[in-house]
Amino acid sequence: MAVVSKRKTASVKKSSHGHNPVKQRKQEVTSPKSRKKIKTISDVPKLDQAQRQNNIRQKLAMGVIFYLTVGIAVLYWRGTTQLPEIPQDLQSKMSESYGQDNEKVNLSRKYNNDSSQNTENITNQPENESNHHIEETTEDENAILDFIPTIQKNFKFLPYPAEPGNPVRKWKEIKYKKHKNTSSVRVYIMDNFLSSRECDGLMRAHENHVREHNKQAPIICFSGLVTMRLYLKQAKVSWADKVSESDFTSGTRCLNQSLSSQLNGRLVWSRSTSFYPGESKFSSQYEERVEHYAGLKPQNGGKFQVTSYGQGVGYKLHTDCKEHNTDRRDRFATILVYLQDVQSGGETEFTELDIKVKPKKGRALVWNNMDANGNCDLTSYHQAATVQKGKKYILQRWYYYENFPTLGKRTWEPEIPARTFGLTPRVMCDRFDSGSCRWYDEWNHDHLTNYRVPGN
Ligand SMILES: O=C(O)CCC(=O)C(=O)O
Ligand SMILES: [Fe+2]
Repeated sequence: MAVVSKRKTASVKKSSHGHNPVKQRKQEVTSPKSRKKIKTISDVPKLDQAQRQNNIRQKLAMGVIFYLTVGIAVLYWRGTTQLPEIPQDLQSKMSESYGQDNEKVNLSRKYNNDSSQNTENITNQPENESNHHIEETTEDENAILDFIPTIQKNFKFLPYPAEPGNPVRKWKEIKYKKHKNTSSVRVYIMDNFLSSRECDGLMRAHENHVREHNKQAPIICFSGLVTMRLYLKQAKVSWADKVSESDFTSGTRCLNQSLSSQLNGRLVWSRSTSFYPGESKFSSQYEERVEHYAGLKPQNGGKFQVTSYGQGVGYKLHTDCKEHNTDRRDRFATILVYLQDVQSGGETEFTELDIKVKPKKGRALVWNNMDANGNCDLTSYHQAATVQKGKKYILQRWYYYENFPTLGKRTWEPEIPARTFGLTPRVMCDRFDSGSCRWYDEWNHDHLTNYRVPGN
């Protein structure tokens, strides 16, 4: 290149007196030396003309650069500002990859008014769908703006370091033989994952809430009419055969206050109170602990649920994910911590794996319900054995394979029957063959916000 420009300079020098404007331009551009030479009086008109042409060219070039810059800026602006605004626009994010796993997440599915995940939503729920513990999902544009999609498809276990009075604690994988070669399910256990004080604080907060809400008979809801009949028959209710869809209050699968009261004391149920991420110091400490020692991402976790089982109460065989589900906004993993010992019964049993775990204060149990591809693994079937003696308390949190904007956030109340008291709890009876009845304090979104870890 250097050689070429030298040659050009030489030829321009030779013709500097001619009338070739192209050459004249070359001279100016390529040779500062020759520019000095042409500043003679006789050359001025030629120079003016050349300069004018040069100016025009410069302006043209600047114009092109300006429009190009503006064009690129507009394209960039459209790309960055349009995407997060409204659900439909999230379609354009479909091909983007997110999260630590760098997985592609199809966001468009999350805003298609699909209520199939919403199986605790008592309205429009298909009778034949498993109804166990699936939170309501609602569209919340504010949540969408901050939303970071992530995938949770594995664990990362670390030992929990020693603390005063506690040696190093290690996760132990519970080995099983049944379905060993076909099951993706891994079950891990660690004792003293929660301290005795933490367990006591959670039980106390739970009991306070139950006491507060239990002043009223709960409104009782079922996953459908067939389910309701089966529960009523089991409870030997004389009007079991007479119930029809019209007994549900409008827009719900719940009985009105008067019919609900007639069932109070005739059905058995466990009781759950919930709190949500960020609502207490404990919730933050706990989710960080779970992330650090088990690798479960806080943003893929739902609410925190404390459940108690009285004597004679359990929870039938079920999976925490939805069987044959193709939607991966489902429960990849469960972490369950027993908050106190149970004198007899109350074990968590994995019938397909021949695993039976005894409740022990502070003991954590973690397992996956879905495989690494996001399919619900039916060998994760488990049940809470009936408590024979004593009372069982657990803290549970579910971690979802694909998270979604309303996960772990309080959602709006579903359609609910008229009731006299704001604090009226509800009982949800899930599918008879693979569910049970459970009492919830979640009509009014008033939860354990004031919970503090004792001593903090
Ligand atoms: O209480 C237990 O041992 C298990 C509870 C459970 O599986 C559930 O609530 O999903
Ligand atoms: Fe479960």
